[in-house]
Amino acid sequence: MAINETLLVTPAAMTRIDRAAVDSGLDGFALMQSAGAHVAAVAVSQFPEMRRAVVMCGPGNNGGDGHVAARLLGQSGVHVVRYGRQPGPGGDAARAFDICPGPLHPLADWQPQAGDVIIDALFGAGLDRPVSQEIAGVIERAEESGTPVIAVDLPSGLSGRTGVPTGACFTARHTVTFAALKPGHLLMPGRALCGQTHLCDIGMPARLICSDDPVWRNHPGLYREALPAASSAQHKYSRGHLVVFSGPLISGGAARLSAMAGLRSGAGLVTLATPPIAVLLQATHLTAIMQRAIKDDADLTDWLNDKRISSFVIGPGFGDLGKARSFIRLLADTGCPVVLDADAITAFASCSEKLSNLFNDKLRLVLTPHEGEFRRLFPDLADDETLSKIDRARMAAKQLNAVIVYKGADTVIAAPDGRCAVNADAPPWLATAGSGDVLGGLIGGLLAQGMPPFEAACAGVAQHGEAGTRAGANMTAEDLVMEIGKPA
Ligand SMILES: NC(=O)C1=CN([C@@H]2O[C@H](COP(=O)(O)OP(=O)(O)OC[C@H]3O[C@@H](n4cnc5c(N)ncnc54)[C@H](O)[C@@H]3O)[C@@H](O)[C@H]2O)[C@@H](O)CC1
Ligand SMILES: Nc1ncnc2c1ncn2[C@@H]1O[C@H](COP(=O)(O)OP(=O)(O)O)[C@@H](O)[C@H]1O
Ligand SMILES: [K+]
Repeated sequence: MAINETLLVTPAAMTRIDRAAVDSGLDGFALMQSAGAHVAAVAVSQFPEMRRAVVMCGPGNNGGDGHVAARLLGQSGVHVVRYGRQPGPGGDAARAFDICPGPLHPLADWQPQAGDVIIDALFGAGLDRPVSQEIAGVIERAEESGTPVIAVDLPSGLSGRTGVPTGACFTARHTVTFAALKPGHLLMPGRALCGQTHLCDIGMPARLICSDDPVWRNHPGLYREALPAASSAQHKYSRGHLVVFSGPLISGGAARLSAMAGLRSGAGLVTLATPPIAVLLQATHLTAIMQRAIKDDADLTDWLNDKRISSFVIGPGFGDLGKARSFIRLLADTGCPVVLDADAITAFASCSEKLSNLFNDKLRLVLTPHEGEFRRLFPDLADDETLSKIDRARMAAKQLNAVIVYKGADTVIAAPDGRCAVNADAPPWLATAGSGDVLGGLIGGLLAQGMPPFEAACAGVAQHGEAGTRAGANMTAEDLVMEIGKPA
């Protein structure tokens, strides 16, 4: 018996898991009993002031969970009213319906009353189309009346695969789900629509909670073994040398943030490659970070003969898109890992194929686009509404032979071989100017220390979020960078 806290299971895979459980001799009805009991427990513990449990039941097993919860709440003295549709004969849901006393009213009859708490057991993993007008009307009434909603498995109307509603959708205060989270519990806006998600053990055996195409919640197990280890035999060059490219006079701050993040991530040395006109200005701001004046391709080519350089970050505040493209071509020839952020991503807007030709050897390219930058590079993927953010990141990763860090409140990290993680633990105040520059430098610093790209990206995104949590609300990117590398 178990839950899997790190695996994300699509609704289709969860249906297969449910079937495998029953095929292997488990009692599906017992699982449903346990699911319904968890829902009832959340209802009484979270809403002790509840006057009426309004249990809305759909025609499938999600509705079955609702009938179980209704029966148990009734037994514990809660006033229960049930609405919805009777399940078809024969299955577990029909059995749950049969043993639940009391009438089942048509859904449209519900009129909100003070003290109502809705238990939304209309659709869960089985949702495959927009909800009906009748249900949309009930959702609207719930919203207008401010009636709190506890969703069973998923708020009805939300796709568990994409995290995007298929039409009208409940906004839940709590969501009670079973065995493993679905992508829709973490991807936006799904995560917000779920409210607080409770992952409950209903007795599904651990061996069955698996997937042949796994997507993970970002967690240390994905990168812990690849983290750089401190050793007394090290010298600064063996800890890695990160190079960050600075923009012109007016926009040098972004590169400084990246450089500082790289240094604080543990890289032995960080050099800012600066246009000659900006060297003096940068020098007034830098102490531990070194500088090298780089005017053009010739300067860069000459410097790249230094084999002690380990990784590059280019893009934050870089400005000149043409120059970015020609520098990136030169960086590609070094065989070193490269992080492209901001202007270096925009430089390949609608010509991403030029990028894929440059880095088609081993995996050593990391891109860190936010929503807008992703769209600039991959307009077709961004516009395809059948795809989830996970699908988009994975397809982009394959196209470019790169690790894609598709940023946001639900950052998705994808590798070309299909490895994929969703980071949902970063605080919202990371949405501040310069925070992305810090992330780029942090990943670049981990790459300089020899971490493989997917692991470096997962670790960088996690450490970025942890640093943000330590820095606290209203932090600036300067505060954020100073939290990197501190103990958790
Ligand atoms: N089978 C099991 O072992 C367990 C299943 N559980 C519950 O079972 C749920 C999945 O059950 P089901 O596969 O029966 O699926 P649902 O109960 O989510 O949906 C039932 C059916 O509704 C129809 N439908 C989908 N979208 C619709 C729409 N917009 N309008 C009208 N009809 C629509 C579909 O044909 C679908 O098969 C989970 O979400 C979970 O709550 C839990 O009881 C735990 C154990
Ligand atoms: N609501 C949010 N919750 C958590 N993290 C967020 C949220 N919004 C943005 N972020 C994170 O903040 C960073 C912002 O990066 P970016 O958009 O490139 O900003 P900038 O260019 O100003 O540095 C990214 O790491 C992103 O994942
Ligand atoms: K539901």
